[in-house]
Amino acid sequence: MNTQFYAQQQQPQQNGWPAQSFGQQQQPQQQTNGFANGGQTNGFANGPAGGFPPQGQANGFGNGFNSPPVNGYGQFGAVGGGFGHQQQQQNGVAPQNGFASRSESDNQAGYITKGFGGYNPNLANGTPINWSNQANGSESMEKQLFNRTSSGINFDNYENIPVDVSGENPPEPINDFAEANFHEWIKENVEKSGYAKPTPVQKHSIPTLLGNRDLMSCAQTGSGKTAAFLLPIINHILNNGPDAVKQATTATNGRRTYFPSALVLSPTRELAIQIHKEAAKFSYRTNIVTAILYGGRENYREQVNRLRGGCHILIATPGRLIDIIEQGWIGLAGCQYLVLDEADRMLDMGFEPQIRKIVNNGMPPKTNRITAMFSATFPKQIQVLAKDFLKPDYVFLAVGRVGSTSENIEQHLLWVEEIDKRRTLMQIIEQDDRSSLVLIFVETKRGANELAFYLNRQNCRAVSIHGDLKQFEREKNLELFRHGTYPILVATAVAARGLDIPNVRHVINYDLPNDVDEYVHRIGRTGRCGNVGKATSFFNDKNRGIGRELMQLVQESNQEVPDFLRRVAAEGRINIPRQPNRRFGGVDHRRGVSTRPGQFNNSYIHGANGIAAAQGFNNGFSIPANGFGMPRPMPQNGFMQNGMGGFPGARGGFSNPSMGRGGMNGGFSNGFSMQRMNGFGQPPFAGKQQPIDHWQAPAN
Ligand SMILES: Nc1ncnc2c1ncn2[C@@H]1O[C@H](COP(=O)(O)OP(=O)(O)OP(=O)(O)O)[C@@H](O)[C@H]1O
Repeated sequence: MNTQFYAQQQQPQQNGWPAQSFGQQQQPQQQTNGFANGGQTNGFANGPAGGFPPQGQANGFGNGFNSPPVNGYGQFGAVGGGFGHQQQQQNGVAPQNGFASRSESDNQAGYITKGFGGYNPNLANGTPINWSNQANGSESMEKQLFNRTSSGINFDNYENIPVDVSGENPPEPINDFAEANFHEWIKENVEKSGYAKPTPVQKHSIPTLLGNRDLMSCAQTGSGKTAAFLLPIINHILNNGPDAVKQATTATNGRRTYFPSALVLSPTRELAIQIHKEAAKFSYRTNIVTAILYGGRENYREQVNRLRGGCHILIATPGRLIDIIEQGWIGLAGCQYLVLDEADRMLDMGFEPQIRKIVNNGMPPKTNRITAMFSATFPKQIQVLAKDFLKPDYVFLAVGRVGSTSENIEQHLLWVEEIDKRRTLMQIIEQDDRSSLVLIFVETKRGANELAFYLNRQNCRAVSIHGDLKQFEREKNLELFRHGTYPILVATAVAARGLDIPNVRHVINYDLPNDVDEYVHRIGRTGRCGNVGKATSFFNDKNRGIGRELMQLVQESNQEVPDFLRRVAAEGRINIPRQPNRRFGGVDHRRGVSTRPGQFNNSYIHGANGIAAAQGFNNGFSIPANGFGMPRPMPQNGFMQNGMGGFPGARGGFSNPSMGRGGMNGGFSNGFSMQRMNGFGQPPFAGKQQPIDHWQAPAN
């Protein structure tokens, strides 16, 4: 699919980026999405890019591409044109399957909910379903669902990744999918997905969950964790047949409450959408019904309506789920499987109260359900918290070094002063391979808009994604990026976790995050499933706090460490005892060993000076997402008494958990500036303008 698209992109080029023609672009979008979408079209067609009057959809698109958007949203005019055009083309998917999109919310999440053999409006009424008959499928649906992404040349290297399993009697790993003894229909779907053999996390997680054990599973980004939890759940539900789902009930006000059998929680909306699609893929032509609930004002009613068909597997973001539970549409009394994807994020302070609320809202106790947690990073404090949700004999699985990056990702760190960032970015983009996608992370929503605007002015087609956009804008921009229509996505942390976008070959940290776990997730958007990728990060004085951990990480991933980073890391080593270099940094906390060197030993924190406060942020709290400012009670942690500089910022940062890490970053920055005032206010490199040779360490 992408090959075709990029071949088309090799049109006469304008200003360095392939010139676009909408006629050429529509085809791949139509093939890959396939969803007709009516509701959005008008809105977008009437709101052309950069305020240019619409001259028919194709013209609208053209304007969007070639004209700098006035407000950073100008690209949406183009989007509307595209989708509207798609509708006119009538690709035939909607009529066949009965799920023509009717509103904005139907686009990404909705198009897979119905019509995949699983939808049965009588399910919740207890009308018997014949679970022994495979449901019908269709070629067009298969095309939508099984748009295979091939595993990369380094896929076989996964075999050599060390795996650490602990817990009582962990089950033997499977060596191939046949050993899993999946239901025949699942086998078909695995095959259709092009999965020839399981990845290491799948080899261990699948038998664990099939064996009804709880699981905490840590594996590198892009290593197949989604299938590792979805396949066993789908298998359980299929084998349980009609008993898999608890009957719906009717309240006195006539409202019916539906009881999903499995609940998968995701920290971001886009990740929920992606997991939902994967769930539909693996349950294709089964009687299993999947549903999704995620935030965004415009899609509320549509999502609720979809629930009326009942649902076996519900994928949700916490806030929207709580809302729907409180409205009485969903009950969790039948929930036999609970998965927290990106579990460390789900249990950090932004989300933890919501997760507790969900779990304590009539869900069977942990002894009566199977609970699984997955992430690429799993700080010890989060592991400790996670115990509340897991049976004591849960299996702990660490594939590779937890919190580490894949060696498939080539990492570059450049010293770039703030003032030079745009210039440097343009240099990089100009040198980049034009046939692949570039994902740029910035710290703030405003920064994302501004940079996307700037790039468009430079004739580099960029869209943005962040928490200030309407949900349909977020989804559309992501799709435009995914399909290469806009090959650059400028994102805040909302895009850092879980998103699986083939052909992202370069992740650029225009602004580095404040903790290394976030860095791991961000750069993990490339180099997935054995493919190779590149990550470039701009480093300057503002990032000193992350320096030491970043150096360790880069070193451990066998990447070149620039001189400046060594120097920054050496400064940060004051008072910090060297941690043992463990091959398995991530270990079961029940063994009492740290997950990342430096994270759990707080004894070195001396908040009286700024350096120590900085280390409090970066090392004292190994829950980077929530560690700043609002630590969990850890009296031994010096930061509580000393590192108060971060407190106000952290409060600000957490004030809107739904903003995700964008908000937290803000909080962190505040704390961070305090650190600079105290400890790093006079860094040796401060104020020196460097020529744009970022590989060189700045002179002292
Ligand atoms: N056994 C397999 N064979 C081939 N491809 C696979 C296999 N398992 C998963 N994949 C593919 O690998 C890619 C990454 O998988 P997935 O998104 O589940 O990774 P992840 O570990 O959840 O990543 P992250 O930590 O970023 O959330 C997906 O495109 C998926 O389809």
